[in-house]
Amino acid sequence: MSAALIQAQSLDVSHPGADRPVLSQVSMAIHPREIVTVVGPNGSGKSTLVRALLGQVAPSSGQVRRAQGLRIGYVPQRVHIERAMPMTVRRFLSLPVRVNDAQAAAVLERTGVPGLGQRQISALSGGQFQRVLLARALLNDPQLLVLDEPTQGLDQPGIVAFYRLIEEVRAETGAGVLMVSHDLLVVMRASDRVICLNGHVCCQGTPQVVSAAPEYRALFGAEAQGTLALYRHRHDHDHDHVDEHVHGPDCGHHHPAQKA
Ligand SMILES: Nc1ncnc2c1ncn2[C@@H]1O[C@H](COP(=O)(O)OP(=O)(O)OP(=O)(O)O)[C@@H](O)[C@H]1O
Repeated sequence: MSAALIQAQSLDVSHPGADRPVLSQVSMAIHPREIVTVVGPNGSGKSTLVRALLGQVAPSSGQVRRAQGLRIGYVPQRVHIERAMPMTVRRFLSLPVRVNDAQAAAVLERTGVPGLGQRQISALSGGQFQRVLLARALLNDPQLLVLDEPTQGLDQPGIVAFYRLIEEVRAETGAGVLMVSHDLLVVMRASDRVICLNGHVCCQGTPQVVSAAPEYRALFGAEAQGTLALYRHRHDHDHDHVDEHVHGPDCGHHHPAQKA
């Protein structure tokens, strides 16, 4: 595998006044073209990990290593952004770095919201604003995209469409992607690797491995059963009996008789 874009090594982070660390001995890495998603309960340190990777929070021990000159596109949590101010989408895209009209139009087209430039950001739907935030993050041609709960508040089709867009961006640009998400089912379908966090890394690996891990199932309970079911079908039938099994849309395997 190619060298990591960014990696955390044995990271400990404590917030001032807290009696115990928010993150303990967290190690993880993101490589080019990888979609890595961090899942974990509320307060498990997901945003803190993102902020430590971005250099906004200093670890008390351990370190963050970035590839030299790494360009990061950051999509903050939508709920933390003041949208009431009068400001057009076009102007928002030029903050903090000015872009020309052609660049602004192209990036809005790319993220599926063409022609919104003159719209007030306060007048956008949640899904449109999310795409505008992504557009702004793409303007500096990032090698690493970091998105903190990008699908929060979107409906299920909106969540699926947003993940599809992220996959397209990854395919076109080769960027690595780090996301924080609560949408377990979509995460398991759309991520290359999942990191299950609860102050420390409970487990990490492919969605298939994580969804079967006891640590993950202990943290997410009944919801975890649903994601495990995504993978169970691989084991509950005999591949020699082709006639007894019909491929579902998500089947990732071939029967011997069906191989070209
Ligand atoms: N600046 C801060 N100062 C003090 N404590 C903080 C600060 N930021 C976060 N915390 C605490 O650290 C813990 C982890 O917070 P963090 O926001 O990283 O969790 P999270 O997993 O992203 O949560 P959520 O799913 O609710 O967004 C929480 O207990 C939170 O109250």
